[in-house]
Amino acid sequence: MGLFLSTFSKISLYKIIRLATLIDLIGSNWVSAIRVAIATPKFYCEKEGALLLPEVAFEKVFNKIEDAIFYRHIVPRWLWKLQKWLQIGPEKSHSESQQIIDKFLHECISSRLLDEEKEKSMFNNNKNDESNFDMFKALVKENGEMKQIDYKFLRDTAINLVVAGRDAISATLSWFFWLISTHPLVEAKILEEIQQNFTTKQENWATLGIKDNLSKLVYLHGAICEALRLFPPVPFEHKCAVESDILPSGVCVSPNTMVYFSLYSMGRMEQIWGKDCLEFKPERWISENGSNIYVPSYKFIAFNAGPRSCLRRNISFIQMKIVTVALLSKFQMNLVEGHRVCPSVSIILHMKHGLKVNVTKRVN
Ligand code: HEM
Repeated sequence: MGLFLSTFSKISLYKIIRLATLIDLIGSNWVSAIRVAIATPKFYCEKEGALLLPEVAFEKVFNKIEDAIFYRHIVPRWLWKLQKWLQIGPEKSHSESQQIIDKFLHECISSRLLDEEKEKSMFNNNKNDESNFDMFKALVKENGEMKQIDYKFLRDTAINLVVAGRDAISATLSWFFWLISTHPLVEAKILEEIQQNFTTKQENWATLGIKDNLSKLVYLHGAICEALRLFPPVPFEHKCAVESDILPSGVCVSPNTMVYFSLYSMGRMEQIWGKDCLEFKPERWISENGSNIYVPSYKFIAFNAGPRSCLRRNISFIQMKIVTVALLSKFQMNLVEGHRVCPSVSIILHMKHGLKVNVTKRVN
């Protein structure tokens, strides 16, 4: 990643982060989920450059799907259903993109099923190697015998994980880096905290006892929460009432009513966050004794709340902290003058034009 950064001095930070999180994922255990979806061996075993290929190719395909899903939120249901039936407009490109992804996943899953069969016959069904366990194997185990595996179930699980995990972290980190670049005092405090807790120059994160050290980064945690509060990557959501219900506000909701709520607005409401709700203040998340304040998910809604909340909340924080420590401790990022930063209109709160920065090596 260092090479990548120093080779280009003016690049989109979004792209660095996408690459950084991806490379990081490849090295950690929870990549098993992603392996099911995007990683035949050639993707995760080869050197960094190879990782970019499926990413770039899929960027466009996923963007089309995102556009179509957003469109479904703003037009009446009958209209997009009709367009889907006629195969016109955004629904047409949605179906085409879906087919590309299906084909790709079909190849990945088939090759994994073959590998599993080979492994099974080699080890005569007796091998119980925990170190080699991944999401695919977990699903196989859950479903019993390999032959009973439902391809559609594997495909849908894979696509669910890819879509859920693909952009949230990189979008959050883009806003985060923009916020700290425009708040130099916050950046200085984060750097100080990193320097106090990561004295080693060692670069192998796996051997650093990273989790313990990361949990000491209280101020960084607060800053990331602030970025998520002000720029939640999932900016709005909807729920549908199964039965009639009454909202806490007293509003009656009848069955099948779609209720939209804006996570973006909730993060900026004075009645929830106080008078300084529009300010970027990591201190908000730190108690008097210096630890992080617990804020209930129904208030800090970026990961949603209740039974359908994000399954990867904790690991996402770890990832975002690792990327921040890796980037900030080595590189100084200055915003490119005149570059316009604004959100895109989408189901994910991307930066419309990305975040352009000048990257220079940090002199300690
Ligand atoms: C900053 C990072 C992230 C944020 C803010 C975030 C936010 C959310 C939100 C708001 C939901 C609820 C969506 C809905 O109800 O429609 C959700 C669900 C989910 N997220 Fe995340 N997410 C993040 C990262 C990830 C990552 C890295 C993964 C891993 C692949 C992931 C996996 C999931 C899954 C599987 C669900 C569906 C849970 C369910 O429906 O029961 N998320 N996330």
